[in-house]
Amino acid sequence: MKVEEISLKGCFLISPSIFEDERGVFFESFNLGVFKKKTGISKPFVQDNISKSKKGVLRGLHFQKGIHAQSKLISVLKGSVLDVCVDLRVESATYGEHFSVVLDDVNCKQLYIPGGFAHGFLTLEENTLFSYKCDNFYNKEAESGIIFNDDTLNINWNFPEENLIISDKDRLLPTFKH
Ligand SMILES: Cc1cn([C@H]2C[C@H](O)[C@@H](COP(=O)(O)OP(=O)(O)O[C@H]3O[C@H](C)C(=O)[C@H](O)[C@H]3O)O2)c(=O)[nH]c1=O
Repeated sequence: MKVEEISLKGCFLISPSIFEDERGVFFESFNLGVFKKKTGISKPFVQDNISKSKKGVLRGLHFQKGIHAQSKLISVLKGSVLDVCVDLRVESATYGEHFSVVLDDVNCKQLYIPGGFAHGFLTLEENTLFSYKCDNFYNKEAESGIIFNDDTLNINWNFPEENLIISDKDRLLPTFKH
């Protein structure tokens, strides 16, 4: 397993060791000992989420506020997504900056995002199965977000906006406030 910290401090791109043979592939999708050793993160995950989406679905940008902030370990079980995280840690040197990466069921890469980030993804294939571990429980009252096409964040989703499938809730998310 290769673990590399990306430009946004505290975020890690994880490339599992994939074992391929005539039957298909095998890889360890999570190993607490390796994860702790390679990231230095020891806070346990407490909730697993799965969403299944059509192609062109954009979920996000979401985050939970304050003590309910969630760190997430993100995987794509089937299909492909453009995954995006935005640094909202006001003390961070990369405050307001974002990172995007394609995660899919071929590269099997995973993205770890610490609390203090907004997160969203765009599905690039039909019936994409998205799975992520969270280190804090869902708290509806603490939910917040930023509109996906915020001018300041200037995220290139590289997908025709008119073809996006977005929830009414996400279409009403506020802009990024410095
Ligand atoms: C997130 C969540 C949602 N729900 C319920 C609330 C709604 O009735 C329903 C759908 O929720 P929502 O539309 O917020 O689902 P997503 O748009 O996939 O939200 C997620 O997608 C972005 C990309 C994320 O990173 C967040 O973890 C999360 O906000 O599931 C729960 O019961 N538990 C949960 O943990």
